[in-house]
Amino acid sequence: MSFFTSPQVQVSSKAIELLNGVLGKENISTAESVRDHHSRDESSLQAFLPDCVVFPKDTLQVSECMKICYAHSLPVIPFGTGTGLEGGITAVKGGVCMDLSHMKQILSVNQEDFDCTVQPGVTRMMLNSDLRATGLWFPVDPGADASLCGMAATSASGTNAVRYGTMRENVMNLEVVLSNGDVLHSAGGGRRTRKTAAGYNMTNLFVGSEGTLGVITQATLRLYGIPEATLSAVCQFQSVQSAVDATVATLQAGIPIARIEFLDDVQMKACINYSNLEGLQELSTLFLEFHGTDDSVKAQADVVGEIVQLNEGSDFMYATEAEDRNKLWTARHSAFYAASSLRPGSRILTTDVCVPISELPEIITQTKNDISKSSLLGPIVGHVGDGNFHTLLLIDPEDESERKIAKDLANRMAQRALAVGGTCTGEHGIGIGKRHLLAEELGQVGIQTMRSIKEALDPKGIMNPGKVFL
Ligand SMILES: Cc1cc2c(cc1C)N(C[C@H](O)[C@H](O)[C@H](O)COP(=O)(O)OP(=O)(O)OC[C@H]1O[C@@H](n3cnc4c(N)ncnc43)[C@H](O)[C@@H]1O)c1[nH]c(=O)[nH]c(=O)c1N2
Ligand SMILES: CC(C)C(=O)C(=O)O
Ligand SMILES: [Mn+2]
Repeated sequence: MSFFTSPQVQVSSKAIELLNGVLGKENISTAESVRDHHSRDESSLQAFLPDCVVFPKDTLQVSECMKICYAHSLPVIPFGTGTGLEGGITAVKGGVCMDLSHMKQILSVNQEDFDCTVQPGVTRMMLNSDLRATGLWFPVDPGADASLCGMAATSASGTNAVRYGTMRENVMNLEVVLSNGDVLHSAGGGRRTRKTAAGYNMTNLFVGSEGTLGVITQATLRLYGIPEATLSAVCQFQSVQSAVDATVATLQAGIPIARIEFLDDVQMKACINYSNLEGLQELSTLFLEFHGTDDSVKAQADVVGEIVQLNEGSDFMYATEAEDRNKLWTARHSAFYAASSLRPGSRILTTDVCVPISELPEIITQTKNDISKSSLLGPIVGHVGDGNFHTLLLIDPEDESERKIAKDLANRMAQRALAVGGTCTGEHGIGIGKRHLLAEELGQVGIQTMRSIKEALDPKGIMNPGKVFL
């Protein structure tokens, strides 16, 4: 992997001195190792070094830093935990990487109202471990232990979204420091209602904004009761089509399934070896989970079991004990790393299309055929309950021809999704690699409207430049 230093902007010693004044010398770094750590996310995309990394400790410091960067026209790249998959934190124009990990307070938990407010350094696992004693949890689950504000910034979802929604449905209010240092509360200061009709939905403007409109310094989130009973199960199929047909039939039957995840035969091969899954074969597979009372989870599982039988699937293998459930879901969450282990030394180009669920069987089958005609290995894994799936295209990062084959596959997949009313990204965002697809997906008026919003909120174009827009 090659590295680039700032191609356009250099942070002057004067600006560094001013940032030092706000943060103290120990909370700003120009060290190569620190800049290197902040130059790339978990994707296979090119790394770009920021000129310096700052570690503010509160909203006031974020605001003071933004005022300096605004005055000096310096790019600012907000950084959560760096688990993104679309190059969102790479400093393509150099500038200041703002690492928010020192702001890690859970500011409030309102048990009676089922909500909480967190700072940007709080990760989803930190929150859920803190909440355990209250009987509440935050269900949005991208697998990686991402920061909750980073998850808001990318509009993340994951395995539980089919039942509990994505970040879009679960963020109630955001505190955002704008490019000029002003502090905005997207739903008004202190507001935490389940619904509002008060003007424009500014909260959802920032959900999915990928650091291009401001720095999220607080998020107020919806919480849920930990279900009384949880039942997980696995079943296997002889074809992709029958596994996905069973998924669509389950959703159409209105079962309130909590998780329904598809893994194709190639992904299963990877997971069986990587996570030691015994008793499972290299076949199209569904991992399922039901939430409710003891009786209701059994009733749901019975109905889905019948649907699976009708689609020629295997009997359910149940995971009832917490230890077995953890093993199953850890294997699912490790799918990305399991895939990579199929080809040591490879990196992954990840795709993320999402389509109306009735279109899912056709597009997954077409995609699988397309991959098998190429020279690449590309396991498929997906949140099929949302119509969302990923191909994990394994490439040699030094081989440009392989990268091109993978990009072409990804583009064809996106074109197929767009043609049937789908999107190029269900959950990972646009970052740098999908900007051309965004323009196509939204059309000219759509992209121009987005640009107008960007220009109004970030007139100097300093917020995470080079992302989202071409
Ligand atoms: C193994 C594995 C598996 C998955 C995933 C990753 C990995 C490594 N992901 C992707 C990833 O976890 C997800 O994009 C997170 O929401 C990113 O959160 P970070 O805190 O790491 O943001 P990160 O630091 O990576 O930043 C991502 C983007 O958000 C911006 N940003 C971060 N914090 C911000 C803040 N406070 N204010 C403003 N902008 C900010 C950044 O500038 C950047 O553009 C995922 N995702 C998903 O939705 N579903 C999934 O199933 C998975 N699965
Ligand atoms: C493939 C990874 C990145 C993912 O989103 C998932 O496991 O769902
Ligand atoms: Mn995913």
